[in-house]
Amino acid sequence: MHDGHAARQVVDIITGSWQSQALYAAVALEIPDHIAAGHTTDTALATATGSGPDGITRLMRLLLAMGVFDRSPDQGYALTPVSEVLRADSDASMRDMIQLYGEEFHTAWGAVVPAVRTGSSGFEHALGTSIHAYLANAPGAGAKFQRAMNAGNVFFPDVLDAFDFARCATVMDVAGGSGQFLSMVLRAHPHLHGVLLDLPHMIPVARAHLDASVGPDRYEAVEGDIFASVPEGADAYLLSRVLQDWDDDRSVTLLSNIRKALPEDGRLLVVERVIPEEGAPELLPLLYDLHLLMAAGGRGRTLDGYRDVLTAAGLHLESVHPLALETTLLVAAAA
Ligand SMILES: C[S@@+](CC[C@H](N)C(=O)[O-])C[C@H]1O[C@@H](n2cnc3c(N)ncnc32)[C@H](O)[C@@H]1O
Repeated sequence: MHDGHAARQVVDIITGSWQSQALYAAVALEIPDHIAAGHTTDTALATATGSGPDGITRLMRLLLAMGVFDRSPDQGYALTPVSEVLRADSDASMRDMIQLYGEEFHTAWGAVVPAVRTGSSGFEHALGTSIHAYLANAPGAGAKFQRAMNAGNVFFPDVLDAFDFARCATVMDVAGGSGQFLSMVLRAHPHLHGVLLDLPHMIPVARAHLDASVGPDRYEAVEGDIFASVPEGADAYLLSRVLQDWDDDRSVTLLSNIRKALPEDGRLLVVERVIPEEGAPELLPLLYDLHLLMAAGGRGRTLDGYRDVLTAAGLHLESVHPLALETTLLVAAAA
């Protein structure tokens, strides 16, 4: 009996990745969009996706059971709340995240054993290039990656409740990616001016988003290397999902550059997942910690781990605020 439970647990763990790949197939074949457009039978979906009807029937049978789609005898397939957020035209579409996780990151996880053995990036083992070089050079990869990051952004609005931007005049988003975080802060606080700093290939992506969401007068987008220097001139610096990509030495270098730019009464807002105490119920920070090893060779940190790199850069961890999706806001000031 006991062994039966253990075997069942193992099978459930093994088949978990099949569920995510089935979801990936649905997105890659644009099934949510086809259903929304009225293709609600296996035959219609097979034609719309250019697939054989047998494969579609079997895929849809699983996805129905997983709650991704619904079906009624007279209307055929319908979307559920899960597949609604997989549509290309949904405001909160998660399809880019599923594509990246089902393609490049799935391949990277294939190198989990050498990555664990060597403590270096699974992506590099599997694809023969660092994720940073890949994003800078592969056509469309940087934008695809950032759209996937945007899909996981549900915790950004919580930052507005946790930190009072009213006392700030200029906010700089360091390695700000596509500018989603910065635009959310600027929209919530019309008195603020924004600066986004990132590598050259991300600047056009950020400009397109910021021009459309807040207009060109409210921000500057600056090309730069966070390991060389960070510009002065802001009283709040944002650093979201950046330390996760770098080891302690590189993290201290970039935090020291922010410290040099930070005014004495300024604040640094770090958004990351914090690895909980052993035995805590949260699994996401632990899953993402290993995923970061697969992706960039990066890492999650415990609260002490974040405190250590901040302290080494001349910063002081002032307060800690839980956000959605087991993410945390760390507010730091000059030590
Ligand atoms: C994981 S993304 C996070 C983006 C954004 N902060 C967010 O939370 O959505 C990491 C960002 O770091 C940027 N980056 C990596 N190396 C950099 C460097 N040396 N200088 C400036 N930006 C860099 C990447 O281009 C990317 O936009």
